[in-house]
Amino acid sequence: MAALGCSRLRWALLGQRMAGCGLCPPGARAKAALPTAVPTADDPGAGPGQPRLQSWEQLAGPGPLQFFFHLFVRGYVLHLHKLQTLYKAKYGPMWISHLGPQLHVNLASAPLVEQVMRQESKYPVRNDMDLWKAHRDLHGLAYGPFTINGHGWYQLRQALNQRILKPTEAALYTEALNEVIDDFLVRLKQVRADSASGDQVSDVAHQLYDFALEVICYILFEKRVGCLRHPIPPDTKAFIHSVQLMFQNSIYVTFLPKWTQSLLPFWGRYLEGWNNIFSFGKKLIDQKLQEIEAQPQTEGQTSGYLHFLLSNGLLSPHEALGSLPELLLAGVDTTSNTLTWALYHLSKDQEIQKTLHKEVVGVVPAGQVPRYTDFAHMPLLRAVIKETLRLYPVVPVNSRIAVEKEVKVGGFVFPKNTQFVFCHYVVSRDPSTYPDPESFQPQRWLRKGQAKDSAKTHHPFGSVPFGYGVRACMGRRIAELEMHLLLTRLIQKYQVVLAPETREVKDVARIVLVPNKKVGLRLLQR
Ligand code: HEM
Repeated sequence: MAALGCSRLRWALLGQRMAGCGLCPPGARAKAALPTAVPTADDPGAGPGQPRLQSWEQLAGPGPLQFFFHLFVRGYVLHLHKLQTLYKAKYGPMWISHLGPQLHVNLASAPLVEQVMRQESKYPVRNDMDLWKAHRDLHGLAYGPFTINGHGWYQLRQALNQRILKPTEAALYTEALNEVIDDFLVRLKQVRADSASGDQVSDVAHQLYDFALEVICYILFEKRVGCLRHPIPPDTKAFIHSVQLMFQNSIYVTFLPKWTQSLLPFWGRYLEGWNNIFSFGKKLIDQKLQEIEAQPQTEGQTSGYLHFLLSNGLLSPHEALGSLPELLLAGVDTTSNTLTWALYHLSKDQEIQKTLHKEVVGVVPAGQVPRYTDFAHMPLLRAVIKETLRLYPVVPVNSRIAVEKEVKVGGFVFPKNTQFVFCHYVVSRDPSTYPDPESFQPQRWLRKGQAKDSAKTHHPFGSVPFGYGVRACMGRRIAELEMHLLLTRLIQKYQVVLAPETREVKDVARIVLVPNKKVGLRLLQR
């Protein structure tokens, strides 16, 4: 299980991303350094009295061999976010790369990201997700929210958005979340008791992974799958293994040519991983259908997410099977890693932790369970999560393909089908938006009067960890609630101290930013 924390979603997405960042078609190599080409980063260009829009061909960028050298010889393959910092220093906030006919425009400043996001079409396209689609096509499965595009995506989101998108809808799951948190606290107590010092958790990310998986299964399927039990039930263990299998093999199937699929074991393992993930989902969906048949929902009764979608005819079982596994995958690494980073920083800054503890117990005294409405009175707690996501945007690199029309950005014009790559990690550590950007300062998110050094207003696109617009994260409100509820309970109960052997932890970009080693914490009972 511990090793699981280092694979999953990020590998597949890494594959998708890297597939688009390499080879340049002949004659389309970068030509000029950006500083002379872009009038100003904030300037969309070509307005009245402004300089004429320039062609993207004027933009600079790394050549294919150089990119390959950086990734595989210099070892940036797990540090793509750092490579982008390097490229920004060299080429400025906008540079290009290519794969065959696909033009990639990398954007590394908040105003440039804003310009593209604000020109988004009705049906935004993130990327093509070919590898994921290949599995669905092979088995006649429906596409889910990550894999589907166009009008079909829009219709699917119309259905899936219900009962999850709004904060008040997410709040309906508070009781379920608190139930899992109760069990998680029992598990932590046991883990601490089993440690040599009697208070240590040696791999926090691993514990939080189990917690997040239990949470998301309970919310989606109203089913406890036993991630926090000992031993974990075989079905759930097999599911966890399958996620690992699928993601680990994604990296190989992305880079190896198609003709190797029948010769080498990776493609078969990749498909096997997906098949088991879908079998797990199918079993839960079938159980839910039987429950609905046996006991239809009565009026006024609050049901779980899947129950609601199926019993209201918003999704057919076939559509549910296409979507739910994708939601499951999206809901685990994201929250578990964010919580890990938040606890790591709180353990390193005891002053902030002390202030946070004061805020938390002032609203929810020790022994009491927080409710959704409590967080309106906990600005520092919310700021801790915001600051964590600024430093470690779970998706450090995201993208949009302009499928409908040409797009004007930073004084340049880009043809239809250009892929824009948002370098969120670089953007959210930009010193011009966030002074002293490498340091953990939740206070920078507090409004005037809430902190001594009141922060100036940040650029609205400086940190957008949940994305933007109609294609933004569906699970944002659930994720925030889950993280707020758990952090409150932990801070109420424990003083969090870094385990001596952990020392400095660095981030590794396996698409999701994960710690480069186990994060050990001592949880001292208050
Ligand atoms: C800390 C927690 C999380 C973060 C930071 C996060 C971040 C993101 C980001 C950046 C995107 C891409 C948005 C875009 O392209 O504009 C996304 C998409 C998505 N997220 Fe999350 N996410 C989190 C938790 C969750 C959870 C708990 C769920 C499930 C309930 C979830 C479900 C999804 C889905 C289904 C999409 C695809 C939406 C679409 O393409 O229409 N996420 N998330």
